[in-house]
Amino acid sequence: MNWDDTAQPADDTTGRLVGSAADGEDQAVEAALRPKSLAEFVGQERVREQLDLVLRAARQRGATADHVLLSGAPGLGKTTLSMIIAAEMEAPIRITSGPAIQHAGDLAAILSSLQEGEVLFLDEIHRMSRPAEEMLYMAMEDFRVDVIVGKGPGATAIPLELPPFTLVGATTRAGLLPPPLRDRFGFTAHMEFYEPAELERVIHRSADLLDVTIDTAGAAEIAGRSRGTPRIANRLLRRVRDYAQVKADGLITQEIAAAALGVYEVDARGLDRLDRAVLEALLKLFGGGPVGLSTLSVAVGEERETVEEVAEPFLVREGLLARTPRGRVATPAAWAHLGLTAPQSFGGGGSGQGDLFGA
Ligand SMILES: Nc1ncnc2c1ncn2[C@@H]1O[C@H](COP(=O)(O)OP(=O)(O)OP(=O)(O)O)[C@@H](O)[C@H]1O
Repeated sequence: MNWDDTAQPADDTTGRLVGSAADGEDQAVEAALRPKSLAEFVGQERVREQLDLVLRAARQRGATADHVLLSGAPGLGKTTLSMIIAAEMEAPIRITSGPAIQHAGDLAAILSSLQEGEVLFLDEIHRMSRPAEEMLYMAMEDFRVDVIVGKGPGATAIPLELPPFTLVGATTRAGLLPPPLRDRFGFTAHMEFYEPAELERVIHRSADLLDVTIDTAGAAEIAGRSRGTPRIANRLLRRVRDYAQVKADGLITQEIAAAALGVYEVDARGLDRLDRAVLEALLKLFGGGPVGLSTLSVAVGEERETVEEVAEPFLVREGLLARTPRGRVATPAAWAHLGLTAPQSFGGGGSGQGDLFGA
């Protein structure tokens, strides 16, 4: 394997225990925890089945696999799947990312050094520069690039033949990809958040690899707090392992997992201190809303962007908060989650719901 750059996290949650981007410690242990084959890859049944067909068919034909686009939130296994594609095709893999390719020349250098059949993993493909993107169109379709030599009227395009390769593009924002780029992928897989039962399997598998003893209820407790994301599940497992080692006999049970994650302020539903601060302000200071984002951010003492991009997406996904044209509104589930009773006037609990949640 060949790393071309330092992949940047797709969000700014580094440092949060429930952040979905990889931090330094994650990067160090993730290599050891990555499944090495499709059979080992937990969950994502449909994606696995479809990808299995694509790869088997290519192998039977003795051909290079079609280009693959993987879309989905950080930490769901896109890098892992790209490595699995290379392993299943018995091909080498080169790893780079959109932000690392600022000039078409950067891309030309990578493409021209690929071996036949090699997998090129391009993380955050939506962040590539426009000229590089245009070069990629031709490379994907015709296995050829035009290298421009010189400048101005004297510039000439020298065509360069490329060996057949498989591009695996990954993006957290499939909607941001220009259609001509999207159309050049033979297979597109959308990766979903994982069900708790699937995360339990991820946790048991990682516990085995890390030589940690965990029972079924302990794994279920961690899975429920992992926000549907294997990376977070693995990170929480490591923190719970520390607690079990220092405070108990090393065995992770439901009680140990709950106590450990209580210390780290990750609650039963996977909300951390910031998420709860946003919800608490919304409920206790503003009666459940609607309240504007700026006001809410001032109330929790955080930047507007932090509330909007770091806390809100998960709260919305969990059905605890709604973004409405009149401002942020708590749902009845939010009151229940914080153990509070919605005031009589709160529309979210009764027939006024249509008012608050309506477009
Ligand atoms: N289906 C899975 N089964 C087991 N482990 C998984 C699975 N998916 C992801 N993981 C684990 O989660 C961690 C993060 O996965 P990975 O780096 O592939 O995510 P990603 O989607 O590429 O994230 P990013 O968008 O931040 O690059 C890895 O350690 C990997 O072992």
